[in-house]
Amino acid sequence: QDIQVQPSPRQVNVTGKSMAIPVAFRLVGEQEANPHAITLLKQSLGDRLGTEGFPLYVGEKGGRGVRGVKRLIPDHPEGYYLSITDKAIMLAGNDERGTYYAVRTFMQLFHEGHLPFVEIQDYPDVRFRGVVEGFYGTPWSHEARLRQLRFYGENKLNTYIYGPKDDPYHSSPNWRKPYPVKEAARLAELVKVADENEVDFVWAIHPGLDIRWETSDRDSLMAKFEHMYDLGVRSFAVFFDDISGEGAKADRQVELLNYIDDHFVQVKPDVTPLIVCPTEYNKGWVRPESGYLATIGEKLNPSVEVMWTGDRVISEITKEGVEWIREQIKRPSYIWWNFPVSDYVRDHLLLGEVYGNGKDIAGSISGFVANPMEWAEASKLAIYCVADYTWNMQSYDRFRSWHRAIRAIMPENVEAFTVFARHNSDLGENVHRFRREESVEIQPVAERFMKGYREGHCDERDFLALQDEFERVAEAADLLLIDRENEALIEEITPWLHQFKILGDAGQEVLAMLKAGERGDRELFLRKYNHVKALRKRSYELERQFNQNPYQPGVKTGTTVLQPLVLDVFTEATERFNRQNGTDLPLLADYSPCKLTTNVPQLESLPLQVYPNRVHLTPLLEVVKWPVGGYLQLEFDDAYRIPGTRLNFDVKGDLSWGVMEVSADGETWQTVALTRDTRGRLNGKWEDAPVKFVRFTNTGEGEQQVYLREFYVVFSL
Ligand SMILES: CC(=O)N[C@H]1CNC[C@@H](O)[C@@H](O)[C@@H]1O
Repeated sequence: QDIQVQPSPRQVNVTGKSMAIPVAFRLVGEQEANPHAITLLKQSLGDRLGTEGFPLYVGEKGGRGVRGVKRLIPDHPEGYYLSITDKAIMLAGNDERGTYYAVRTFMQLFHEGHLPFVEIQDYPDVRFRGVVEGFYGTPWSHEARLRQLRFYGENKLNTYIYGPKDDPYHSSPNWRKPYPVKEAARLAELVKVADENEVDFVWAIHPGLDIRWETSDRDSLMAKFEHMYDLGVRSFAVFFDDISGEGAKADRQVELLNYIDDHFVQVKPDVTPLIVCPTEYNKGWVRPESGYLATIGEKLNPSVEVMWTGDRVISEITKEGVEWIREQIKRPSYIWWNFPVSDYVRDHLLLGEVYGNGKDIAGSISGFVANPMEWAEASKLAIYCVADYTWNMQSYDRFRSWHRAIRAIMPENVEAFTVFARHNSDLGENVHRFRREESVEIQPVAERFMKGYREGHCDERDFLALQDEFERVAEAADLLLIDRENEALIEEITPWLHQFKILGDAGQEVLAMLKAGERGDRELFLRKYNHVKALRKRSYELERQFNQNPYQPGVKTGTTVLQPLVLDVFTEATERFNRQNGTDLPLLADYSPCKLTTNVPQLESLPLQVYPNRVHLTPLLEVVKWPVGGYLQLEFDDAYRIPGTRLNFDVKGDLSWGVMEVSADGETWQTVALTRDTRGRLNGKWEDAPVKFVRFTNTGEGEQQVYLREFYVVFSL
């Protein structure tokens, strides 16, 4: 029968039919085998496991229980050999974790009261596999982390890196301080549960924002690591990402890292290799003249793992890319994959397939950890697929894995969750220009239908397909809103489910509008028109009410295909109705009164948040390199007064290198006086003649490195 094991095993030989599950198993090897493997066996077999019954051998290579199959066990870290015959069951690990994984696989073979006769030889492609909780935003809760660690145990992920940017004891200002008692106890519990699930709990520190290259700070960091060691942590990381200034110096960083390696990691008997996230952590930021990577490659102890996000901050990982960085750092890179992280598109859920990474990169990387969304349960879709991909790249199938992930996470509502995830996977426009496929199946139907409708004919088959899809959207939202099998997940995505329901209803109603228009049924058309306007208003109200944050507030769903389709059909049908009836029904306002132009590379595709009287630039999480002459300009569709403007680059000292100006025609410019407030933000206003342009320029002598924390302009007629 079709053996379904997650992640997909390397070598599976079905050696016969199957047998009824024995009523009792005689366990052999309990004393020597990995105790977590034994615990797992006992949990799953319960009182069937004893000293009488069908022989079940378990243990590591060299153990008495698995002596006979020594040469069949793959000689790879975490490898295992599993066999089920009518004589005995063998679960043999190449090491302790391998035994644990053999048990994890064994538990997935029970099927309708039977066990298949099968022989499996298996081991992972990538040495370190898992998740780095490394995003900006609300850190995961303690309960969410506990659920994650158990999920990693089920999916053979062996690494969880604790590095939430907004934990003040991981980063500034308290990285030097020990955790308060309550937090310390929680971390100790996480370490314990990680251990039970054969997951390395890696504690990361992010000192670069304010580290001083003196022994006092070095000692503070060592003391903090000792504090974490006392809590049970045996794996450590130092993150130097998203910093500038003193903390970004390669030789200083290397000196500190080698000191930690020599005086902590190498002297403790049971600490795994140190991991570092460099400041130049993607190829787009590498400046050969800085020699940063060369310093890392030549001077950093070879046992230290070096993280890498790929050719850009958010990017697909390619063989060419990992071979390039391997040359620079003189070791395989440890991939920090920035997906499904959404801290730069916080109004979107990223529930789509995991794809785009090479299947031929295993030879040049030592690790692959995914940076997830702040929505822990929703992130499991991608994490499940990453587990499959990093365990066995060659057999990875993006679609099969994604479907299995949905079945694993929402077994009672597979169809509904599939519909929901299908239309919540793209990011929309974003500063990293990273996009994902969305609504793939219905997209060609929508495109063809809209083209036809604009040309004057309405294809009935496509119309019905679209109507059916919007019905499914509405149904899926309601089914998931009442789902009780995974309440933590439903709680996370509820705002998006409400938005999804509105989308489903609006889709059906704009199609009904179209039909009423075609039939000349004015009364029905107006009813549907008013209903869609009401749905639109409810959608805006949801946007203002849920998921409020200073970056991308609100709740977006179906933004790549379904929402534009609703808007297109509404606009076309209303314009037609207005022409036919001499009416002037307003359309749905979706224009923007303001557009951004800039020559600062990192700001080129920065989305704007436009409100009725304010336009915000989306804040950036990373350091922005602002060249001399670099400018950022807002052009409005009309002349406005500027009762207020604010910028915050989070830099010390004054901003003498920059100037804020306004203009009515884009030719002659006037300077706007800026005053610094108590929180270091610069405020200005322009109350003379209305203007169409506002710009900020680096008129100084050199490149500036700033954080674009806040930049907005209030405008009024
Ligand atoms: C190494 C890295 O990507 N660091 C940052 C900055 N880049 C991506 C962001 O979305 C963050 O989540 C992330 O923590």
